[in-house]
Amino acid sequence: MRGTSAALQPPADATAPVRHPEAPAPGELLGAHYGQCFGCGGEQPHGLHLEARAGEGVSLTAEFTVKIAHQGAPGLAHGGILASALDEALGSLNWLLRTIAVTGRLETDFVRPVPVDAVLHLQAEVTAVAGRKIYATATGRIGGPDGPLAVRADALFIEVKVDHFIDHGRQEEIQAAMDDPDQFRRARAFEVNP
Ligand SMILES: CCCCCCCCCC(=O)SCCNC(=O)CCNC(=O)[C@H](O)C(C)(C)COP(=O)(O)OP(=O)(O)OC[C@H]1O[C@@H](n2cnc3c(N)ncnc32)[C@H](O)[C@@H]1OP(=O)(O)O
Repeated sequence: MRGTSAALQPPADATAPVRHPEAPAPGELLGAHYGQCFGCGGEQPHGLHLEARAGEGVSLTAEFTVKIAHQGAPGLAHGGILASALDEALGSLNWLLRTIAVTGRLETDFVRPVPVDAVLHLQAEVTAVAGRKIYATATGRIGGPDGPLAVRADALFIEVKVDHFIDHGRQEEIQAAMDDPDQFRRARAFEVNP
């Protein structure tokens, strides 16, 4: 069974997404956008350490290995963790558009249980853009990139200004990210054009 609410259907005047001319080339690793990100950061011991690679157009592939810390039922990945992996893969697409956006809605189908030690092979793409709204879809397969479908999601991202983070984030982390002497890392923490 698959359920997608009306809010995730692009309107009739939606347009095809446009890959930014400076987006990483197909096959290139995107790298972590922020070291402390639960989804992709290298500084989170129990994070997902998701590694995403640019694909063609506005698409990407990513892998996430389910660790002991990611369990729900014994030996199986927690559903919220799988949703996080989908959210991270979908959110990373915005780097290919060079648009700052946050998840407004995420609808997930859990199709098959995912055991500890399994590699979740994710594929995500932006399907349409309408004003501030970015529509995207993702799948997660186990046993290989063409293996059985385990999870899938449809999402709506909403474009925001960098002020979204500055106004709402805890001051300590915002300041530390803004004080980073590495200009590229500073820009990527907020997904701003470096
Ligand atoms: C640094 C970047 C990170 C990149 C990688 C990270 C990957 C992970 C991504 C995430 O997890 S982001 C974190 C989770 N998301 C959030 O914390 C967002 C929290 N929500 C908000 O801040 C606001 O609700 C939001 C910015 C999404 C929208 O508020 P706004 O005041 O800017 O927009 P507004 O409410 O005016 O809505 C604009 C349009 O979007 C629609 N919309 C907003 N939220 C929606 C929603 N939840 N479902 C459906 N439609 C929604 C809304 O109906 C409207 O449609 P119309 O223009 O047609 O009237």
